Amino acid sequence: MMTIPMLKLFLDSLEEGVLFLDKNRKVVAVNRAATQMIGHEDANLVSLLCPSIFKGTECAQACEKRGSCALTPDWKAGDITQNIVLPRPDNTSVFLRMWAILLPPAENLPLYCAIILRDRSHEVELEQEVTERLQLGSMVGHSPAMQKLYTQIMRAAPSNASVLLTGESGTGKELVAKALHDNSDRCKGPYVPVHCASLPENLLESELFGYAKGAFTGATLAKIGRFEAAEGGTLLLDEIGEISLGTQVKLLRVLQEREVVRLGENHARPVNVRVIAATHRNLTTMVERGEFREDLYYRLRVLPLHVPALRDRKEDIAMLANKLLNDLGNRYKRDNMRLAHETLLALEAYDWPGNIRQLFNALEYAVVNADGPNILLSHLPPEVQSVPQSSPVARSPEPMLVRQYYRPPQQAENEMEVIARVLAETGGNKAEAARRLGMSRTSLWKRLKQNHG
Ligand SMILES: Nc1ncnc2c1ncn2[C@@H]1O[C@H](COP(=O)(O)OP(=O)(O)OP(=O)(O)O)[C@@H](O)[C@H]1O
Repeated sequence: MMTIPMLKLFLDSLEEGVLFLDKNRKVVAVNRAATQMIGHEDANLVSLLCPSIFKGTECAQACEKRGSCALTPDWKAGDITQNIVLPRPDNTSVFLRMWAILLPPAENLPLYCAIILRDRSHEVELEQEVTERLQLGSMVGHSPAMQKLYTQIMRAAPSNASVLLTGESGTGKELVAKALHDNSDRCKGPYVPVHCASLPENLLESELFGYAKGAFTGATLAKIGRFEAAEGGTLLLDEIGEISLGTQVKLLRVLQEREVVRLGENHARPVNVRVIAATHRNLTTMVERGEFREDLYYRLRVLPLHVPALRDRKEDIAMLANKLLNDLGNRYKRDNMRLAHETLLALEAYDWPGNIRQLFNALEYAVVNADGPNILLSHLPPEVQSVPQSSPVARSPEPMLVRQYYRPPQQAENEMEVIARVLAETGGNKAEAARRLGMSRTSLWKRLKQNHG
């Protein structure tokens, strides 16, 4: 027969946390692992109500609704496990898996059930690593810089706060804006992009805010502006650095008041629009020079996002070039277009001041110049060809097959064949295989998982 101190010793030696509850869901006893996971001293946990310990989590909410422990197995439903994220008193949080065991009634003991907790933070970390993204929306890229950007986009998307997108011309700011919209609650609403640089001041204002019939010569009909057109959705103000100081004042008013006044009218209309502004210019310098209003700058850059230049993420060039080549192949009705090895080296060695737009143009130039499906070095524009081709991107023994791994689905098995061969060469050492293949361990892991279920 086990004594109480023996039992306590045993429970404290477990990796799983255990909370013993009475019928009223009050904590009667806890073990050491549970107090560590929850982040309280055990003395503070005993006699607390279980839902108050897990306050705010899905489990506590279900428990409040049901009026009894939502984890206690129901003979109809079987065992119930719940994954929760528990905020701790020290402002950290922990990922827990919880389930309960009903305890048989015991004389003189007010026990009803035991809640078991397993810390799955490490598991979640691994899951997150494995879900390294190769693309988000229409954006492709697997570099650390793009991983960081994807995370920032996914964090910023659900918010209604204004976003200021900065980055050189051609880096993909418009694609980022679209990804923000598509991953927000506003995704069913309209996405309205406005190119502020392409319109003169008065036209831009009538375009943004709309106008009443007869507001100016030629305004034969009333017209709603882009703010109103984006109601319930997202408005992208592209090239925001190009708008005049006069328009800046009007824009600031709309953002502050959340209402627009159409030109030629004097009553305001409320608007519910999320604003994303984008620019390749340095707005801080423009503010210092008095060319951009500081108040508007701060109103726009509540969530600043920087899109990295292509030369700072050269690991993405192979993947991007293959994606763009595939698009061009569709456009020009040319099948199986592929880059020769030295063509890829030249693309990776070049600095791309015009970023992805320039890469696309260079590939289009090459597609037009090439007779067959192979894009040779000589098909590239002269400025790209003339750079010495010592690519700064990690080399691999199978450069063409694996490093071109953005492939149409029907060709995907080639990649797995190469992976299998390199894995055999390394005696199954995944870290070494990933290094030789020029991909991260998580990318390799992800592919193996996808292909072997
Ligand atoms: N990560 C990416 N993956 C695939 N295509 C991309 C990516 N980034 C940009 N592109 C393509 O490159 C081109 C330029 O992108 P975009 O127009 O979004 O750049 P931008 O930063 O808004 O440029 P600008 O400041 O000149 O307006 C587009 O054709 C876009 O589809």
